[in-house]
Amino acid sequence: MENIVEIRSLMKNRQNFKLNNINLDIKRGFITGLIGPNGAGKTSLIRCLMNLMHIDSGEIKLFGKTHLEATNEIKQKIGFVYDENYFYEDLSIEQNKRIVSMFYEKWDERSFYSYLERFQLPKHKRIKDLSKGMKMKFSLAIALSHHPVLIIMDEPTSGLDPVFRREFLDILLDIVQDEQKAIFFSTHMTKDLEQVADYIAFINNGELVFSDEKEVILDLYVLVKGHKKALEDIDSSNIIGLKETAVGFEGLLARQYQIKHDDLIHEKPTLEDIMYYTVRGNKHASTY
Ligand SMILES: Nc1ncnc2c1ncn2[C@@H]1O[C@H](COP(=O)(O)OP(=O)(O)OP(=O)(O)O)[C@@H](O)[C@H]1O
Repeated sequence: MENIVEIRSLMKNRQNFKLNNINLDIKRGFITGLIGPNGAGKTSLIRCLMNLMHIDSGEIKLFGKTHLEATNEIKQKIGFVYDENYFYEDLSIEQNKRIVSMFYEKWDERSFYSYLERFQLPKHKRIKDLSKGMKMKFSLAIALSHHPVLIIMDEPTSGLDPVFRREFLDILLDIVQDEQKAIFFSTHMTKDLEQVADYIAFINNGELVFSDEKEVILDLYVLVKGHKKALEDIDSSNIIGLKETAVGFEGLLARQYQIKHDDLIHEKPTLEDIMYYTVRGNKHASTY
């Protein structure tokens, strides 16, 4: 399985924050989702990948090359969706397209107009007169219309209505079907990733908590529920995250520490459970 992106020992210091020793691969033919709480470093990591932010140390290789070696060649192969609008607000969709398309050698006019139609975007409307969701759709149309091999998106589904979000996920699945392309995107919509992602990278406080196949990750943990009394039988150092109520508790454990107990219910966690309890931590004494 070929890595389209390889990030090794990446360090980046910002004012009160650092990306700390990030190692991550993005594989050809698959969708990799990037999750993490607000401020975890998702946008920072994506900006490093796009060479919009310089790294302090470590190495990022895309298609086997660093930005220093071949940034133009690399960017030609990437369809990029930013988390904020980077188009000319006073110009129309059509006028913006004319400017952006000049940059791409493999720009495909037919593909662009078919996306406009599919996304119901009026080409003469100015960007500033588009809704948030329409802006995102326009970004997507641009990103997909120059035959990118790698698609990198920062929270592309924010602002999309549920109907289009589903369609968007189908588009992503279509794109990776030929096994030649890769998609990497950050999102807070963990349910979307449960539907379409093959790999999940989870970042917290600038550090990579894990990066692995989705099914492997979901199998690594178990959600345990029970009465407070049963909690005494669990070694607290094995609890990744815990929420106590007046009568009971719910907690996340590594599956290897799962114990047989008549008063405990074991469930398969969702990605959201894993993220929630990992970020929350083992606040054993608190009651909610
Ligand atoms: N321009 C900047 N200069 C310095 N620090 C910044 C800048 N932009 C963001 N940061 C800091 O970098 C850290 C990571 O922010 P980042 O935007 O990468 O997180 P994120 O995971 O994308 O968050 P969110 O889910 O809220 O979009 C935060 O502590 C933030 O305050």
